Amino acid sequence: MAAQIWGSEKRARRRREISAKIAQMPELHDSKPLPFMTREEKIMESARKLTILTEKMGQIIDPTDPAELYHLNNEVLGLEGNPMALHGVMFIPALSAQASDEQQAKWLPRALRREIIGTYAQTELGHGTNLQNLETTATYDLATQEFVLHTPQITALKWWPGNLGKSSNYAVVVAHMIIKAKNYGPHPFMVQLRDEKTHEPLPGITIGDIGPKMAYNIVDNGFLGFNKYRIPRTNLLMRHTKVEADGTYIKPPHAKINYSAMVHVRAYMLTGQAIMLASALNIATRYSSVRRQGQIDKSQPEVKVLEYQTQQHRLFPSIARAYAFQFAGAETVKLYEHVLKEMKSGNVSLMADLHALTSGLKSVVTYQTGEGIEQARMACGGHGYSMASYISEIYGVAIGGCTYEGENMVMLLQLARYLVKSAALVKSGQSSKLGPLVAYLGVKSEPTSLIDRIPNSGFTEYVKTFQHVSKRQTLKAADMFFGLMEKGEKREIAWNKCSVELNRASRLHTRLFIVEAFVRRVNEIADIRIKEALTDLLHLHVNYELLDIASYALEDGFLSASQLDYIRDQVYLYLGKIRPNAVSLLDSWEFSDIELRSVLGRRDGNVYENLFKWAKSSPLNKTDVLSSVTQYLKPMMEKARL
Ligand SMILES: CC/C=C\C/C=C\C/C=C\C/C=C\C/C=C\C/C=C\CC/C=C/C(=O)SCCNC(=O)CCNC(=O)[C@H](O)C(C)(C)COP(=O)(O)OP(=O)(O)OC[C@H]1O[C@@H](n2cnc3c(N)ncnc32)[C@H](O)[C@@H]1OP(=O)(O)O
Ligand SMILES: Cc1cc2nc3c(=O)[nH]c(=O)nc-3n(C[C@H](O)[C@H](O)[C@H](O)COP(=O)(O)OP(=O)(O)OC[C@H]3O[C@@H](n4cnc5c(N)ncnc54)[C@H](O)[C@@H]3O)c2cc1C
Repeated sequence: MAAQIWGSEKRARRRREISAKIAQMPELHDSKPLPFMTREEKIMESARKLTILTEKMGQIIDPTDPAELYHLNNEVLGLEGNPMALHGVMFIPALSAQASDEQQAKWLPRALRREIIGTYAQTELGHGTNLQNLETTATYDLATQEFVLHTPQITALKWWPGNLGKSSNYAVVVAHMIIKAKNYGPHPFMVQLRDEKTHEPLPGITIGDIGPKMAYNIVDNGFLGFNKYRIPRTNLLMRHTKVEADGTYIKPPHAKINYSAMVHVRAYMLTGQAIMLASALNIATRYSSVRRQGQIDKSQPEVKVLEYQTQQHRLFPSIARAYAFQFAGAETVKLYEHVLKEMKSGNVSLMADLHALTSGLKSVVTYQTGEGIEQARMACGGHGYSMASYISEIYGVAIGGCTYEGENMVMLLQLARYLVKSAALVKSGQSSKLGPLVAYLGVKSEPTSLIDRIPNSGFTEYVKTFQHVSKRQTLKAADMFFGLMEKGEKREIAWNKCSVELNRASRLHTRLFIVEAFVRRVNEIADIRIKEALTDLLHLHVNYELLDIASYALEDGFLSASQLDYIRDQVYLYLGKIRPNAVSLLDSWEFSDIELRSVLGRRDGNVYENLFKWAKSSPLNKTDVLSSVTQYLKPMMEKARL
């Protein structure tokens, strides 16, 4: 199963080898539990481990393999980030995709050797979503052949970029490029922020940390202002766009090609989310098979809480989602790598499809991951609320994904633009022009669903039902939009009035893609036992998901009330079938105790003893009487007693 999850036997084996090596290197372990550290201590601890990794990485992993890097990162540095998180996640990808060969030769080897630390500085205090209204300017000075970066007012301060505040000395900065008074829109520039020797901010730069956040507190998200700060013309990233010395602008082959670093993260973050969901579920499911509370049969001893159907219903559909996200994420990464290769050689024809797909997936996966992790926390009762479970930290980190790389509603609306264009093709009789991901929009469906009507139909009737509801909602939302425009509404006003319906269409389309990716994967599996276990999980997935969106299929009679009862029964049936495999389905992800950082989710199940040990190690327990007591509470009580 680990081979299915991680992509191959080799990958699964390598993960095990890497975890085993890390287990033997105490210098790479947390020196104490992260929840007991202050933010400064955590940052220090992370930087300490990062420098050891820089020295020893080659002994542990193949540093050119992103999956091995990611695993090493999760084990050693953990989810809460590190001082170079953005360096790998966005700075290097931005340079790789957007810098010319010459620029790459100059900067990439230095970045890869970690001679310099970089980040991606785009969002500002006043604008994150609406890139067209960013306010930082890069004005070309023809006389000196330099761009002058400037922050015209407080809302133009860069705000949020990870590791910008304290760690990075370089950044890819996105600014509006102005040449001879003409604004060419947001463009990426390579900018040195700090002196390479002293690490002091360079003159003309104001920089700092934006303060503590809901989670991710090892990352120094920062602010950045420029006061007429000059950089050479050749620091504009010029793989796709060029500016000649005389100010001539050569436009890129696609207007949004400079957005590729964002698409990179949107594509890769899906498996990251799956990992966080599976981690939280692993903790909750292991604990649920240790925790005994109450009886189902009063004549029997107390049961493991995992025996309760409500507990299974809380956890198991999310187990199915974690697998589904992992499989859909793996497909998306493959597609992204393919499109990136094509883009680099000038073929930009697949960019719109990839953008639409990653926008929808990013939104649905992060939202459902958040839901699943929060349910996992609640499933652990009181101990889930303790930082000893570590689930609240996983939640805080995962939920950030709903906002970064494009706020979820906004990204769903991006996919909706694509769906509406596709609906227009269907309506104008040009269904043959639909791309493969939306081809179903042009296919006539049966009048009613055949779920429970055709024996042994596998998952086909389920997929058809998802296709039917997605198609119907897309065409309905598009009709609403076109109808308003026909009545004379301006395009943008009509769009806003339909946006809730449009986003519903985007979610349904994305959920269909996730179901199909799960079905595709299960169909590929040769090993009978693995196929059986994943088929059970897929049964639970399709029935649970369909029940969740049933109103869309009920309202036009595509599903009947009796079919809905059948679907509900299937959910209960598969909860029971999955129960014996539940812990194994999560143990198969092979997270080590080091990586999980959870007292509740320990592999050995020795929860109570270790919770007590953990509590005793709290800094508050170093002394029996705290100074808050001697200084305030004790005098207060004494005064009251007089
Ligand atoms: C197992 C794993 C193995 C390996 C892992 C290895 C490496 C790890 C790598 C990755 C990470 C993994 C995990 C992540 C973990 C942690 C993350 C840590 C930190 C997070 C860092 C966060 C960074 C950021 O947040 S950076 C800032 C991000 N900002 C945004 O996303 C802004 C959102 N806004 C926009 O994108 C745009 O403004 C917009 C909303 C899209 C609108 O843009 P614009 O106004 O310019 O355009 P229009 O609306 O007018 O649309 C015009 C037209 O263009 C189309 N369009 C838009 N974007 C694109 C695109 N990117 N590609 C193609 N086309 C695009 C749009 O759809 C319109 O088309 P139509 O007119 O035809 O409809
Ligand atoms: C943990 C974290 C890490 C980050 N790291 C980085 C980084 O490294 N580099 C970087 O540059 N940025 C980073 N960001 C910033 C992030 O990319 C933005 O916060 C994000 O893109 C959302 O933009 P915003 O903050 O402007 O939200 P807003 O756009 O102000 O969103 C507020 C509300 O308005 C709604 N809204 C906005 N526009 C529309 C619209 N057109 N239609 C409908 N509704 C709309 C949204 O849906 C939302 O409900 C990070 C953010 C976080 C939380």
